[in-house]
Amino acid sequence: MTYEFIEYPDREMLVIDLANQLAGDLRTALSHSDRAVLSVPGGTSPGPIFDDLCAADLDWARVDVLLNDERWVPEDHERSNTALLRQRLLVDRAASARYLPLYAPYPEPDDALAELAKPIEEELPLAVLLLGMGADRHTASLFPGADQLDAALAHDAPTLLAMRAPGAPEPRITLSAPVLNGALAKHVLIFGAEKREALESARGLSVHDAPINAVLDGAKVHWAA
Ligand SMILES: O=C(O)[C@H](O)[C@@H](O)[C@H](O)[C@H](O)COP(=O)(O)O
Repeated sequence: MTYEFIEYPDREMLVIDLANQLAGDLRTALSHSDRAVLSVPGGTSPGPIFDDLCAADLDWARVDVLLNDERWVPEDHERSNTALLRQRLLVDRAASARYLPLYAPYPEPDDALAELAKPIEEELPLAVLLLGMGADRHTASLFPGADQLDAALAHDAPTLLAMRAPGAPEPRITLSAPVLNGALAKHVLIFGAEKREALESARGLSVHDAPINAVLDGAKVHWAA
């Protein structure tokens, strides 16, 4: 497993540079095919990247945007990743992108898997993937100890899985490891000393203890303190 680790002098530099790289990757993908899929994390880290990326000069009408994972809460909930995307990525020039939802108003994510997977499967593979990582070394909703982790890591995993984990306060829905790994360009965004240490020490751990290991090969990891 090899990945490139890029260290930036500060978060602001990282944000500018990474947003540029994502826009460049999207332009490259659009020069080779009619449409390109961009998949992004929720959580607290990517907001500033979205603020820059949404203004990128590219043909957003040919871009499909989706989340790597979603917490099973309605869009008006403060923990909704969809709400974050609508507020900070699907605005400005990027407002003309097509959004592929990872939430539908069913009581449990399990009820919505087939319905939500269908339009995504029509557009795969992912062209550009941005991943986040938790200090517990989860990425997307591939959490250590999650009930469907093995199923999500399998080479023949379905596109989407429902996931419940001790480290996650609500049920989740997530893209599987093979779908994430199918991305043509893969970036990981991490901030702070704790996550850097978590990533470095993941090397000696199994994929069950460090699910991030399942998606690191060929990735560019972007880090700032
Ligand atoms: O919905 C989510 O929580 C995510 O998509 C998740 O995988 C996230 O990327 C990490 O938990 C890091 O989150 P922070 O950026 O908030 O630390």
